[in-house]
Amino acid sequence: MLLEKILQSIEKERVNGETQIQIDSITYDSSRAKENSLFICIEGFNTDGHKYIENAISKGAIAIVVSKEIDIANEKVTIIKVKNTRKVLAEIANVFYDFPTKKLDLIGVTGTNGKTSTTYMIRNILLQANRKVGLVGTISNWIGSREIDTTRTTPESNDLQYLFCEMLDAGIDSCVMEVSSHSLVLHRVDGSDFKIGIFTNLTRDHLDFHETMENYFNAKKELFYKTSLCNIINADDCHGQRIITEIGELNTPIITYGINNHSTIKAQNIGMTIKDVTFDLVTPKYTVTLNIGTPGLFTVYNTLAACSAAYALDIDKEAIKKGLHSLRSVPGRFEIIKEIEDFTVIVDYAHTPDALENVLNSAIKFKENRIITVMGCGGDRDKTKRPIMGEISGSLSDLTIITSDNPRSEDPKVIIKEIKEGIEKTEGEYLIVEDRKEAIKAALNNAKKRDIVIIVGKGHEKVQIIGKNVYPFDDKKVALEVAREEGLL
Ligand SMILES: CC(=O)N[C@H]1[C@@H](OP(=O)(O)OP(=O)(O)OC[C@H]2O[C@@H](n3ccc(=O)[nH]c3=O)[C@H](O)[C@@H]2O)O[C@H](CO)[C@@H](O)[C@@H]1O[C@H](C)C(=O)N[C@@H](C)C(=O)N[C@H](CCC(=O)O)C(=O)O
Ligand SMILES: Nc1ncnc2c1ncn2[C@@H]1O[C@H](COP(=O)(O)OP(=O)(O)OP(=O)(O)O)[C@@H](O)[C@H]1O
Ligand SMILES: N[C@H](CCC[C@H](N)C(=O)O)C(=O)O
Ligand SMILES: [Mg+2]
Repeated sequence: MLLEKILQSIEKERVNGETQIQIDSITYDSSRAKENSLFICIEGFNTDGHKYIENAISKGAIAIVVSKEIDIANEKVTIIKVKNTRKVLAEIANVFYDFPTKKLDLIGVTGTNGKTSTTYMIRNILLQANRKVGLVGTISNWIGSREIDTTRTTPESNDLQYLFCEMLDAGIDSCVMEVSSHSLVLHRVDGSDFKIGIFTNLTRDHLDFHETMENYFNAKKELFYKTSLCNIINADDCHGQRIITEIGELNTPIITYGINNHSTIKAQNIGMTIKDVTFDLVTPKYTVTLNIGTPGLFTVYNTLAACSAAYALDIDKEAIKKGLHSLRSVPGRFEIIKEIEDFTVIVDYAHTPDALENVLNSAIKFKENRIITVMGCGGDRDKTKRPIMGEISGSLSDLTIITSDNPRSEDPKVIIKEIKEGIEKTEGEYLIVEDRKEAIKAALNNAKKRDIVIIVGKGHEKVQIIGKNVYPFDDKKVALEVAREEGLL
């Protein structure tokens, strides 16, 4: 594409150099620059993209987008100065990939907990309705049945628009994606044309990044200004109620869902076992009985969110029923390790206070003996949640084994100490076993018949990040390995 064409659609302060040049690729990472690339410099949290201009040029970049005054001797390179390079990256990506989301039914899901679970449900329902479906989220990205590894929940804007483009090439017509609060603040989804926006809930998380709950709330709210068909909001969540009021002035219709408060889509006659939930989905047009293979009241909410999207898209109720029934579980979300039979072992991704409370309360409903929880908290992430999660585990478990999650650059002992401060406010028994495999071993060795062991925090994750090292680690595999070593299988 001609640089001139790209520049027509962005807000710029100054352009120095030739604009009638052909751009073959765009990148924000100098190491990915190629012949005829456009390199966009981002001032990051760790380093500054402006430092890597020479590196990008040496790899073939012929145009650079900057937000700072820079001195480049190379006259063959065009310099474009803008105010906000992250914003401009998204604008350029949309133009370069020809606005792919205009050709997709795009559904965005935001909220602290339940995004991944809800997107998996929506994908299964859409597949039953014979749609060709893409998915973008925490576990991986999917183009139909092709799985693509990912490192973050919501990709950077140009990676995202490229992914949408690949989806269109593969014949995808509908895409469901998780929209993280980071992505909304950092302009990763700017220009994406959402048909539907979904709000699950808002509780404490990511205060390292947003600093206040008010900022976190406002970040999430942004999604609902980017939608065209409707916004779907949890009416039982107090922040959901606030969104309903604050986006009331928009022309986009609002569909609400809930169990307690008045809402468009409701759940009635809820029944639960440790393996599943069953309830009547009541909509203005039909009522249908659903069964979902993940327990807990939180699953009812995620299902209501998913069904509200299906309702808005006029999907047949039989497809809804079959789609949900065929999704037996989402990897690492209240996933029972069936091979271990002496007691129940569950792997779950609860890494926020609210998620932990929900998951432990769901387990307590089916408690016949003790609940043993293996938990830690991630390093270089919100520190304020650590004592709170400790207190929740101490109050709701009979035994907590405090261990490491992904300590990243932090000292695992310090993170554990912060969790311990919370647990010590309760009567809950606890052990400290820093090594996660040893902690899982301690839990399984402690467990007796009819106990429930819950290993939380890492869910589907396949690695553990300690310092700068990334080690293979999968809670489910490790639990099975330990069970084998300890003669439990
Ligand atoms: C806080 C945050 O979101 N940071 C993201 C941000 O990093 P950054 O701006 O600090 O980048 P940086 O490392 O300082 O580098 C600045 C620029 O220099 C460039 N660079 C750097 C080195 C080099 O040799 N050449 C070069 O060009 C980088 O490509 C970058 O453009 O932009 C980077 C490029 O897109 C992201 O990789 C990075 O995500 C980091 C890894 C991260 O951990 N993010 C997490 C917190 C995150 O985004 N989480 C959310 C929420 C999860 C959820 O709740 O589900 C998510 O959506 O995943
Ligand atoms: N609606 C919900 N309300 C509260 N907790 C939930 C809900 N749904 C799931 N959970 C809990 O939160 C954990 C994470 O769920 P899920 O992965 O669906 O959320 P997410 O919003 O995608 O999280 P992330 O921000 O890490 O991407 C689950 O393992 C479960 O413990
Ligand atoms: N999406 C979440 C994942 C946290 C998972 C937990 N295992 C951790 O490493 O803190 C985040 O980036 O905060
Ligand atoms: Mg997720």
